[in-house]
Amino acid sequence: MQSFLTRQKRKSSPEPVKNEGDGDEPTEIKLAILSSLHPQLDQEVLLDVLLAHEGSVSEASASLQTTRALKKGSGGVGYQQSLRSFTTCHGKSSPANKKLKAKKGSTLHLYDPADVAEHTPCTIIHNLLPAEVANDLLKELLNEAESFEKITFKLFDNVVSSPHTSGFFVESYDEIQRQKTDYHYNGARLTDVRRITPQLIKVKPLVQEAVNKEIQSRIKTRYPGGRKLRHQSPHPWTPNSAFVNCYNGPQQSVGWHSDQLTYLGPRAVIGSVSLGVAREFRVRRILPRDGDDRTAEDADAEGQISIHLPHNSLLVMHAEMQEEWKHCVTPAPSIDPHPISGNKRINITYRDYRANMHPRFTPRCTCGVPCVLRVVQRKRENFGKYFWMCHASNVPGKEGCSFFQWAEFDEDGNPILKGRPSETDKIGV
Ligand SMILES: O=C(O)CCC(=O)C(=O)O
Ligand SMILES: [Fe+2]
Repeated sequence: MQSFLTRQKRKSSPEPVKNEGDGDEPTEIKLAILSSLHPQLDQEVLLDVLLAHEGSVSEASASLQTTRALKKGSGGVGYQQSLRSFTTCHGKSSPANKKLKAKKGSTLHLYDPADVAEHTPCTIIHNLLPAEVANDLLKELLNEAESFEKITFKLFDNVVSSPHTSGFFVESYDEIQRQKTDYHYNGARLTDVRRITPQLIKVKPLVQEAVNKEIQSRIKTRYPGGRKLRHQSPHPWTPNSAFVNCYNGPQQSVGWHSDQLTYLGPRAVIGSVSLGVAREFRVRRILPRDGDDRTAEDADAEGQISIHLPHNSLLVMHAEMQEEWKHCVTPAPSIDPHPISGNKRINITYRDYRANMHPRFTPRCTCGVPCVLRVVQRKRENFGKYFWMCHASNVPGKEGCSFFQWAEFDEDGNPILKGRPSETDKIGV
């Protein structure tokens, strides 16, 4: 593949080639042809355009000639025009556009908010805050991050630590105490819980307003019948806590995961603000398997989608995200340093901890620890069903128990809690 993609220097006055490469050739060959016609363009841009034109090299080439081409910058996170500008020949929201998606083993890079909304369970707002406000928030959190630590947890009998540092912020001293005594994360209590900072307080209503607007517009334009999803809260999203992550340099990252729903409830919405160095946020849809089928390589079966998160952007992870998709921040080959933060990226995820998901109401396992809420993602038979289970075994040196109980929620996501069951029925997870 690489040999096809290594570009020779050619004349940069591409001629449209009718029908060449429009047949069943592999994508690499089509890309190589397109690349030879448009040597000034990046492979990823060419792939986007090719996919947008359903693999037709001639159509892709013709559209590129009428579109201003953008060169890749310094090797950091790049900037690209909207995919919409490459698909104008199909009309507005054409069926062809719907087919545009990442292929197995490949990554579709999205920069334009309309593309992100169309192809992922997220929406993005660029330039969220007045520039000064964003810079002040960044400076304040860089200062906090000086004392952030990596989180350590147990993974398959190994103790590992997160490849970035983080801190957790709540709204009052009482809440700090409650977090330290009542709440559990990976089976253990948090030790570093902090009082929300002045700049985090200042920004919160702006994030809240923007997220609620995005939720309403998502429901109206994307959900069946223009109605909220089953188990999604009908109430306005009201953030009352914030996890802050610091990625110091291109190698710091966070692996593939879905966010924990234990205290947020089902169909949670999360508002994620990015500051400093721009990094790639990747998402992929979870493909459940049948029964015991272990052959399917589901991890990358639909390919990955990369959403580029510049300084001062808000990514809204909508209600369909945590149950059906996974996300990560990949290590970057290189980054563009930010004038204030240098190599660092700060990320804030504002979260709405729900009163009725407080650990005093939710099931405890036999170890006596409030359970973690999880959702079936791997097996098709119970896909999307919620369950409570013990997570004490995530703590280094602890064993945990086999507690398991299906979780029930009403239409609006309120937990329907029956007493504690005495036996486990661990099936179909
Ligand atoms: O840094 C980010 O953009 C995402 C962080 C994240 O996924 C998390 O904190 O759960
Ligand atoms: Fe996350």
